[in-house]
Amino acid sequence: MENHNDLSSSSSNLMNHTLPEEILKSLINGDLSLPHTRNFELPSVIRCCGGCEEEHYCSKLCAESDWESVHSLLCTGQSSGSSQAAMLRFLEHANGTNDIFILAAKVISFTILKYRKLKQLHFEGCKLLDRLGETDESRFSMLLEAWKPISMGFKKRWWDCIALPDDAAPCNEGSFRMQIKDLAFTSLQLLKDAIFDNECAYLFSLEVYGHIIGMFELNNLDLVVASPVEDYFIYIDELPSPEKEEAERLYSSFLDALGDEYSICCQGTAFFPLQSCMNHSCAPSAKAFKRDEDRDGQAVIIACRPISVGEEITISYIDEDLPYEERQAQLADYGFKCRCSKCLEEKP
Ligand SMILES: C[S@@+](CC[C@H](N)C(=O)[O-])C[C@H]1O[C@@H](n2cnc3c(N)ncnc32)[C@H](O)[C@@H]1O
Repeated sequence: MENHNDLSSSSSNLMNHTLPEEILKSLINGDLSLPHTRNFELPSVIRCCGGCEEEHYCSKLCAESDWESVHSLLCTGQSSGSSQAAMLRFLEHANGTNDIFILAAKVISFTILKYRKLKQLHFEGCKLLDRLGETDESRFSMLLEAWKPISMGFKKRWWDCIALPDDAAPCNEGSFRMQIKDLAFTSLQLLKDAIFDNECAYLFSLEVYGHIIGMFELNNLDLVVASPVEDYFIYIDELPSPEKEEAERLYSSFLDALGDEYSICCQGTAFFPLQSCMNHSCAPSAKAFKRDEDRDGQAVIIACRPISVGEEITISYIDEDLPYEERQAQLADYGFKCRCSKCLEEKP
């Protein structure tokens, strides 16, 4: 922590220094490297196997697994399983309005691909005659099975649960919610043009789409990954003298050019069926983490104090050390007034 503060105060005084372009080029092509960077080698970046420019992965395994489970229907590359032009129109609309639609499309794609896999497994090796046994009922039960991991998040429609913007008058709430519903309708039409599947038509109803987006509105978990650049400067700061001073001398102009940007973390949004559904408390009993060692896409819940048998496990959605009024203001964005024990105690 101390290292972090040292670095941020030194850099903030030296903002807006720029590096000559030829130095930047030398850094990118490897002709020039900063001291000790051999300890911070970046993993190679794997590109989407469908040929699109949007998705990049840390390993071939991740790329293949995403392709099989989600991306093959949403890819805009040559090997895509959808109409490329229609998918581009969907993405353009989502990027211009709300990228939560892209998450919803991933959920739908995941469910369709899972359904197709279940169906294939079910009928694998069957003779043509046996396939006549494929009924609407059996197809529906396979669709339900494919939908299972998401069903946990099926709670409220997006336009019913989204918080009213600060600058909106309460008397305009009805028209605000109607606008949000119309936006979701437009997005759904564009998605249907790109990946509609008649056997999975249920997934393309506005009711289901609204609930999927509502799930991300209510149950999303922010993921924050510390800046690897910051790690590098912290590493240098902890070197013994005179190595530290020598490295600092060599990198000082680079740090000045980066300014405060050296510590910008990587942020994302995720839905974990268990962690995302936990209630909030300003005196939480646990914290949700995505640790370096959790490489399998999982997040963990770690107790931050002893928890009694039968006691609810809670996490904090905000900085729980803020004063009461500020906590309430931040939680209003989540659409609720906190009723945790700490808030009930501190309520004026
Ligand atoms: C992420 S959900 C968690 C709730 C539920 N367990 C679930 O699975 O969806 C967040 C919603 O739970 C309710 N909630 C969570 N913590 C709360 C608290 N401390 N006080 C009041 N409502 C709370 C609010 O309605 C909030 O919009």
